[in-house]
Amino acid sequence: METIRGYLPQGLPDTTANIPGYGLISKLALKAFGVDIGDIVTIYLLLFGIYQGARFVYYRARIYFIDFATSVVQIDQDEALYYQIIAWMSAQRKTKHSRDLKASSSRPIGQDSDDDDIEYNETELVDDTGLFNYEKWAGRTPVFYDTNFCEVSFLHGGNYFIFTKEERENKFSHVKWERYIALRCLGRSTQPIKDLVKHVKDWSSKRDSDTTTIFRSAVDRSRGAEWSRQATRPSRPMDTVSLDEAQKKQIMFDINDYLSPKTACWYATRGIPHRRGYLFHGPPGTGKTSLSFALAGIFGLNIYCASLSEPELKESDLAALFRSLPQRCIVLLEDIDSAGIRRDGSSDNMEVHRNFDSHTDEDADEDDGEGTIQKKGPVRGLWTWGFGAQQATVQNIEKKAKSSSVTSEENVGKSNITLSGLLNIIDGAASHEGRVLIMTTNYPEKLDSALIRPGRVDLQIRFTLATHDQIRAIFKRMYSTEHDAKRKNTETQATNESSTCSCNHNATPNSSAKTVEELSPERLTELAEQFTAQLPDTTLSPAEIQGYLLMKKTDPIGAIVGVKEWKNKLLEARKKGMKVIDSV
Ligand SMILES: Nc1ncnc2c1ncn2[C@@H]1O[C@H](COP(=O)(O)OP(=O)(O)OP(=O)(O)O)[C@@H](O)[C@H]1O
Repeated sequence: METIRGYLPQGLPDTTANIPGYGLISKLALKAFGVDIGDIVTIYLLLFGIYQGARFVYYRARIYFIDFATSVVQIDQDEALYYQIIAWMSAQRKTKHSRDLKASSSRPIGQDSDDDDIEYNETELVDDTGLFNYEKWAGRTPVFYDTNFCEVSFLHGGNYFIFTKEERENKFSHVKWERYIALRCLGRSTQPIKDLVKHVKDWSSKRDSDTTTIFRSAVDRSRGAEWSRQATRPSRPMDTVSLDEAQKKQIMFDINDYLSPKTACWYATRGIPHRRGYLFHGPPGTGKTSLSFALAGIFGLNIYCASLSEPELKESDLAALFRSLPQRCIVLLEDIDSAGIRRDGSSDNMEVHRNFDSHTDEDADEDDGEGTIQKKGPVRGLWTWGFGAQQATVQNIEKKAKSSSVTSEENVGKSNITLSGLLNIIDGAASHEGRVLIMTTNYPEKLDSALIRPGRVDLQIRFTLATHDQIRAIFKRMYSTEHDAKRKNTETQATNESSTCSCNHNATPNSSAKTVEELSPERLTELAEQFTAQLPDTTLSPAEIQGYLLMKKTDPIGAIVGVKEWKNKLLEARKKGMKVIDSV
């Protein structure tokens, strides 16, 4: 031992002697066991020193190794790729079997979004009175586990990669801390990382082909404005949006043509900015948002939603949001009438409200001849669909833009966005080419003509209150069991294939959730006819009709019996300017 002590720094072996009580314990241990504690402490100190030294050398060596022997690609959080890579990482076997997990009650990014994997038997979810009990249901909802990875190394395609989630300070932006992913590989070429990124992109596009990811603008004063990922949902099928078929086809062909890579070239060679804007206008609850989501699904685009009536959203935020859009996407700007933008000489809000709210049977009759689409004729070679007198001539538009922007800026009330600011954002340098811009409004009369001039809005779609065709379609969709049957088949297949259980369809007669009796297509058409015949054309919104049918969702006959009374109550309430009606 003397020799070991001889190697230690001078005085170190003696430091223990200064610990109070050490001498006594040392003597007792020597007497009882014949062991000198001083020797044990000396060995421990020696090993500790070696361990600390090795750790220091390892970390230093690792830093040098990462700096000089690896290549890196960084991906910022505002990139769609960021989430794709995290989703891919979460799906890998290595991370799935991690011993370091994070538990949460909501589904983490990357795990398949399907609410059906909650195992339950409906009888277990009802209380003694047969009513659904949330506590019982909540007790059966799964806990989701995600890998708690900040740094993971893995082999892929014969290459060694290191994945890290990191954060860095941005001194030049009001967004102080930026998150990013760093993907590293061995060697001085980034090619293996590029190949991996391509692999992840292919994997994501296969996986997400029938889903739509929804992003919403989020303003955080410390982080600034960013697109926050809201959800990834199965795409909304186009046939669930009841709309004039010609209108649907027109917009689908238009977007299809616009998104074609050839069209981008065509625009470029003619020096025309490759942008296309759409205005969806009409009363609330007529399907503007629904159509936007269905279009996103059809074209496999993600949808980025921002509401200009959000009090937090400032012009600089909106500009930053537009700058961070991906190349191809749908941008849904809701409530553009609230952007402090007023159409020149437009009547006040009350007038506009009156137009929608007092839409009675008589009004509806007048509307009948109008049709849902009005072709306005070619404007600068583009066909636009518009709303009669609201479409100003091209020559007047630019002139009005200047004067009206002053008026608009004076009228800022509901929103922090001015007309001139919005116009700059839509077609200024911040705006990516290739994106599809859909603007929605309930009050097109309030819009400034500069905002809807061709180039900013190339196609206008007018949404009307429900026509008889739409009412029929909504009724059929509500009581058709076709979708349920399809879903049941898919689930049976999934159960057979992977034994992942879903909801139990063999509900007992005691079940709280009744199901609609299966109707033959002929019977369904007959009932839809009876229902439609009792409602006036273009008087009620599709959302109102859907809301009524939802109250009778398992009782189509009851819906037909009660519809007249419900309609009368609704129209009566409207006449009196009441916003609520007694339930039926
Ligand atoms: N044309 C339609 N076809 C099918 N469903 C519709 C239609 N219009 C409205 N709905 C239903 O009504 C609800 C509201 O529709 P949506 O949000 O698309 O209306 P909106 O016109 O965007 O309303 P708002 O102007 O208030 O934002 C949704 O549940 C949707 O399914």
